[in-house]
Amino acid sequence: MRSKMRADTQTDIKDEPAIRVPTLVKRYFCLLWEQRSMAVIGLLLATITAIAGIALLAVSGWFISATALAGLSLAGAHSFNYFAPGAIVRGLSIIRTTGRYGERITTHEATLRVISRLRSELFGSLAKHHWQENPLNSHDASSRLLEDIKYAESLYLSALIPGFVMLLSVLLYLFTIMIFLPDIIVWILPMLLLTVVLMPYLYLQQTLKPQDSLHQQRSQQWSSASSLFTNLRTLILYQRLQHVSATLLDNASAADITERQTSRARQKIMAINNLMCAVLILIILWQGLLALSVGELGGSHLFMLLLLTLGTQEVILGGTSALANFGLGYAALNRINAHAPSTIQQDLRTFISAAAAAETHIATPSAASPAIQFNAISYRYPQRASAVISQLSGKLAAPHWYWITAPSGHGKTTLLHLLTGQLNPYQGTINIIGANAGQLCLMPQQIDLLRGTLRYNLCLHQPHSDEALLKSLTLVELDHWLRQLPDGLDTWLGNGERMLSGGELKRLGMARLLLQDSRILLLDEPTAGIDQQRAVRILNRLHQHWAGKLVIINSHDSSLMCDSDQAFAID
Ligand SMILES: Nc1ncnc2c1ncn2[C@@H]1O[C@H](COP(=O)(O)OP(=O)(O)OP(=O)(O)O)[C@@H](O)[C@H]1O
Repeated sequence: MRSKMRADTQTDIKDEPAIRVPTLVKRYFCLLWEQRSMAVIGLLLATITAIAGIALLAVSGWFISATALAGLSLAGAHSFNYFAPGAIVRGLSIIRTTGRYGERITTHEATLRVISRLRSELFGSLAKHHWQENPLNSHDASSRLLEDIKYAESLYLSALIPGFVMLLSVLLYLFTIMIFLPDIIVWILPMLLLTVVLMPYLYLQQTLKPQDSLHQQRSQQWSSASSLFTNLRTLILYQRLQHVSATLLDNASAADITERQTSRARQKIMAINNLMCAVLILIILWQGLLALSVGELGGSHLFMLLLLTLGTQEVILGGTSALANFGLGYAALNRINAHAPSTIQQDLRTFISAAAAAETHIATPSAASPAIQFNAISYRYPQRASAVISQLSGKLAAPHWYWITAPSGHGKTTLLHLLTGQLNPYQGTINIIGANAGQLCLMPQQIDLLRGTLRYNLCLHQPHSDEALLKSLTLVELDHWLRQLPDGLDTWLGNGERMLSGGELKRLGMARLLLQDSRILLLDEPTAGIDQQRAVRILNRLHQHWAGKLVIINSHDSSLMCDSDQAFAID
C-alpha cells in the first residue's frame, strides 16, 4: 500500500547516512544515458564539425600555397590539378556547416530534455513533500535550485563535448605532425601537455575557488529581490523600501566584484594559453623552415602544418574551460544534494533504483468504497522533543463525514497532513482504500490566493467549463460576489489586485475542492470566519454533493455536525 511504503521509506532515511555526494550526479548521468542516442549523435557531430573545420583550414592552406607555387611557372600552372583540392575544400566546408547546425540542434535538445527532467523531478519532489518537516525558505531554495540547475546544464554541453573534441583533435594533430615532421614531437608534446592539461587545471582552480561565495551572493541577491517584490506593499507602508533596496544593491555589488575578480583571473589564464599556442606555431615554423632548407618538407606542406596548428589551437582554446565547466556542474549538483531535504534525496534514490521506481507506481483505484485505515501511527516534528500524535489507530470509511475533535494544538492538522501523505509517520501504517493519491484532496487551513484570475484560482491548471465554475461558486454562496466582479471569472485576484475577506477565501477554498474529482476529501477549518447560518447552509449542500464520499473535517465548531456525522477524537 502507498502509505505502507511511506512508512518504510521513512525508516530508510533514518538508517542510511546523509546522501552520498554523487547521487544527484548519478541521476544526471542516468538521465543523459536515457537520451544517449541524441547525446552521442551530438558528440559525433561536434567532433566531425571541429575536425572538418581544422581540416578545412589545413587543406585550403595547402591548396592556396600549392596553387601559388604552381602559378609561378606556366608549365606548373597548366599541369596543376585544381579540381580535386577545390572539391575537398568545398566538401569540408559543407560538412562543417551542416555539422554545426546538426550539433547545435541535437546537443541542445539532449541537454534540454535532461535538465527539464531533472528540474521537474526536483521541484515535483519539493512540492510533494511537506516543508514543515524540512523548513526551507522558499525564495532561497528556489533561487538556489534554479541557479544550480543552470550550472548542471554545462556538464554535457560545455564540458563533455568540448573536452572530448579537444582531446580527439589533439591526437589527430599529433598523428599528422608525426607523418610530416616526426622529429619535432619532443618539442610539441610538452607544449601540448601544458595547454591541454595544466591550463585547464589552473582555469578550474580559478573558477571553483570563488564559486561557493559567488553562488551564495547571487542567490542571496535573487532571494532578497524576490522578497522585495512580494512584500512591496508592506515595505512601502512601513517606509522601509529604501532601506531594503539599499541592502539589495549592496548584495548585488558584492557579487559583481567577486565575479569581476574571477573573470580577470580566468582571462589571464586564457592569455597565457594563447601565448603558448603562439609558441607552438613558432616551433612549427622554426622546425618546418629547417626541414624545408634540407628538402625534407615542401613549402606548401609547411603552410598546411601552420594552418593545421592554428585550427587545432582554436579547438584547444575552446576546450580550456571544459574541465572548469565540469567542476561547476559537479559542484552545483553536489550543492543541491547537500541542501536538499532528506525527502528529496530519498526521491532521487528512488528514481535511480529501478525496483523502487516500480514501488512508486500509483495503485489503480479499486471499486471498494473509500476508506482510510491507520494503525498505531506516531508522529513527532523534527524540531520538537515530544510526539504530536502517538500510537493513533482508527478506520474512517465512506459514506460518513468525520469531525476530528481535540483541543487546539493537539495535532488535528498534523493528522490531516499525515493522511494526505504530506508528512510521514515514523511509526505505524496508513492504508488508503478505494482511492489513489490523485483522488484524495485537502482544503488547507490557510487558503493561498494565486496571483491570477478567479478562473485560474479555481481551475489550478485543470480545464473546467464556466458552468462547472459557476455551480461550485453557487454551492458555497459566492455567486453574488462573482456578479459584482468587474470582469467576472476573468477578474484578477491576489496580492496587489483584488483581495478577499477571510470567509470569502474559505469559500473559495471549498469551491476549489468541489471542482476536484476526489473520493476522499479532507477539510481543515473550512468554516472559520463564516457566519454560522451560512456555514450550515453550505455544509448541507456539500452533504448532498459529496454523498457516498469520505469526508474528514477538522473544525472547532462541533455544533455544525449533522446527525449522521461522526466525531473522531484524537486525544
Ligand atoms: N512545523 C512544525 N514544527 C514544529 N512544531 C509544529 C509544526 N507544526 C505544528 N507544530 C506543533 O504541533 C502541534 C500540533 O499542531 P497542529 O497544527 O496539528 O494542531 P491543531 O490541533 O490543528 O491546532 P489548531 O486547532 O489550533 O489548528 C502544535 O503544538 C504545533 O505548535
